[in-house]
Amino acid sequence: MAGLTRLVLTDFRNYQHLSWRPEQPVTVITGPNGSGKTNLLEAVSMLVPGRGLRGARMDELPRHGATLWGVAAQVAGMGGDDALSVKLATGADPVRPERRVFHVDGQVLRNRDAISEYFAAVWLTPQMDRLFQDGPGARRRFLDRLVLALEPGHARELAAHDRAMVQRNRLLAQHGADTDWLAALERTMARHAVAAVAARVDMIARLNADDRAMEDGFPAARLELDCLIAAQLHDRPALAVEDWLVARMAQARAIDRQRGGSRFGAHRSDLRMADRLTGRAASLSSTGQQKALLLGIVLSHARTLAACRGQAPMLLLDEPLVHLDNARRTALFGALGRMGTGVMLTGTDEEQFAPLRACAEFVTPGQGNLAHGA
Ligand SMILES: Nc1ncnc2c1ncn2[C@@H]1O[C@H](COP(=O)(O)OP(=O)(O)OP(=O)(O)O)[C@@H](O)[C@H]1O
Repeated sequence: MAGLTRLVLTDFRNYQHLSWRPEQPVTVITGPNGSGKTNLLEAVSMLVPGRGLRGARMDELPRHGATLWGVAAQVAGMGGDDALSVKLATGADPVRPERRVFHVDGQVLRNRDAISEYFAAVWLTPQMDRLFQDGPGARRRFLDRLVLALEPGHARELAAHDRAMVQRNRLLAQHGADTDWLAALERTMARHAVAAVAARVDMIARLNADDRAMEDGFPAARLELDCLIAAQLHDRPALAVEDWLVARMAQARAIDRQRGGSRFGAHRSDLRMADRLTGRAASLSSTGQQKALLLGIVLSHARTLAACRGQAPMLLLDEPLVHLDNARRTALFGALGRMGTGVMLTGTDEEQFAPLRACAEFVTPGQGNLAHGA
């Protein structure tokens, strides 16, 4: 079972020093606004590649007045317990001031993606309550986070694609741009775009194939990627799609120059979601129905990862009960109990989590086991 048996924070957000030994795989963190509930989840999210639950810059995380931060954890994995830690690198690199360093069992991890072999975590935050009102970017990031938990190399594909796209857009803006250089950038963009979209398509297929989703009594989602590249991948091999994309980008140069952006690429894709049972599109659903669908995806994702890696990711659910009715709350508690993975949930009202009393540890920042300086 993926979960924490110890968490130590040093100068992380509002925590100067915290040493906590969770007593149960499921933890309910309650307390007043601003007490540091989300900060705890964010600290755990730093143990996986990416910018964590708030998408923060690494140099925003030190406690006010401090310059560095660190998160260390003992995690229960398939091969036993591992000591993981992550901290902001000292001797700031002026080119990459945000670098952080991972250690596993006291050894520096040279390949940072390898941290995923030891620990995986997926989160849902209140900001995602607007996922279906906001633009496609937030939905893409949500999907990419699910992909990353299985394919840590996905972040590199996206970064390489975006770098090539920025260079192409800059070059297009110049008068008499070097067309050989443009063609090379378009080829690079196409290679990374096809790889990234294929990984998204693969994750969606896995989530849609989760036939246990309906058993939870919790709404199950049917997902679809609205993306030209994904549609091409349906009928042709990846290399042929790369060639197709290169040709489309070359044709679109004049219009892209006018628009100041790229019409084709991995950034042009949107995640559509509907209730599997009723077929109702998430965009036409109420806020609570959307929240339930998102939680359903997170549960399916945990089962999918458990099937692929032998271990479900840890679930970090920030205010998961907001907008859910009582029946859905009960179904969620039941599903989390059956999941058998580490879960951290937050909320302001302890009573709302009462059904979890028998199986979860209840904590409050600044008190008991979570006393600052503990
Ligand atoms: N770098 C930092 N140094 C010190 N304190 C910080 C830092 N960043 C954030 N904080 C403090 O952390 C607190 C917010 O913590 P957090 O977001 O975890 O609250 P929360 O308990 O989840 O609240 P809510 O119920 O409102 O969501 C605020 O009081 C904020 O001032």
